[in-house]
Amino acid sequence: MTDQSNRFATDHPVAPEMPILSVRGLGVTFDGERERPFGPPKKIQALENITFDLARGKTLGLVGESGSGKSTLGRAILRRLPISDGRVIFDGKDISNVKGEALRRLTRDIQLIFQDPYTSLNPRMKVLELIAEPLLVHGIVSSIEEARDQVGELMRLVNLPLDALDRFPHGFSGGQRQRIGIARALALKPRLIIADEPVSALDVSVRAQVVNLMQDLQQELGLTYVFIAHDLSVVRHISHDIAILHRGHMVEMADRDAIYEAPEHPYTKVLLSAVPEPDPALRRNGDCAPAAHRPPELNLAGPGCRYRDCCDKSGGHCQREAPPFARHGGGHWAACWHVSTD
Ligand SMILES: Nc1ncnc2c1ncn2[C@@H]1O[C@H](COP(=O)(O)OP(=O)(O)OP(=O)(O)O)[C@@H](O)[C@H]1O
Repeated sequence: MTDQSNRFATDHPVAPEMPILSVRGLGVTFDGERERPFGPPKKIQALENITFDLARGKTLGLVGESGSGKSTLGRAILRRLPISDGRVIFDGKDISNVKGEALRRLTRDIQLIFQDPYTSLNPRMKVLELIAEPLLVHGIVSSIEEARDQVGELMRLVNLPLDALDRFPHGFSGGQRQRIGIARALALKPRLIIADEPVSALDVSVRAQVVNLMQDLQQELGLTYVFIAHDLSVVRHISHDIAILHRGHMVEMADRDAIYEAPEHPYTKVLLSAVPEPDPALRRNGDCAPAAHRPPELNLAGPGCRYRDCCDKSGGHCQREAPPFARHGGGHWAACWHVSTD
């Protein structure tokens, strides 16, 4: 249960049934390299037609291989990069084009936990300064010393000793540094936290501690997370829902158990089985191939679904080109023509 007596608890239970985050038809395009001098830059479609809802107090796990668009989606929600198509609705407000004061306010409500606790903390700042900085920047305190009590409370929340406040980050282990990063992210009482691979730079032995801490904080403060990860076991542990990204497309989204126990999309099945095929003759050659084995251009012959190479639903012969992201039942969504829709 959310402890509303805690002063870092989320204090906006406006309409609990309304998703805190709704993303509709989101697209993000980057300018790539120019094909010829002075020519127009090549367009990189990093995300296309991403749609989902995230309920308050829940965790959405975002999974996908390298380059699938996970961080881009996180940054688009944080409004740190321009959106090419679609909308992002946070707490009922369309934030797709926010600027100025509204954007500044948004940076309080949505915070980021970084992947690498070694590079994300300024080595010249003491822990007190690191955690108090956002409070100072947003005018919540007028000096670092004024923030000492609040920062002390944050240290308690992340299970770090108070005497850590006057030390520099290099004196801490990776797990402790990530706790400092989490305390800094909590300082402004955010309602949504984007955690971009928050444990992948840590020793396997401390990953579970940090993930468990994040779960405890979710309970205590009523936080909502978007949790980005490669590691499928970590995502399974922390997420309520899981979305699978592949080459900028969301191919499947469902609650955790449905994704792991009854995946629908061919690519999700490949990702979950993830057993490398040593024999090149037997390797899949299209979009189902793991990134390391995939040729730069797809070499599936003829028109048809780009996942047909690993699909058992149509005997591998689906001729329809663009599979829709459609509801299949019980909140299970999949980008495939052959899942049954309701
Ligand atoms: N600033 C940028 N300019 C141009 N292309 C970019 C930019 N940022 C990301 N991309 C491209 O967008 C695609 C998605 O990248 P993104 O970093 O979101 O993937 P990811 O799933 O987070 O990968 P990883 O797991 O390796 O972090 C990639 O093709 C990447 O090269």
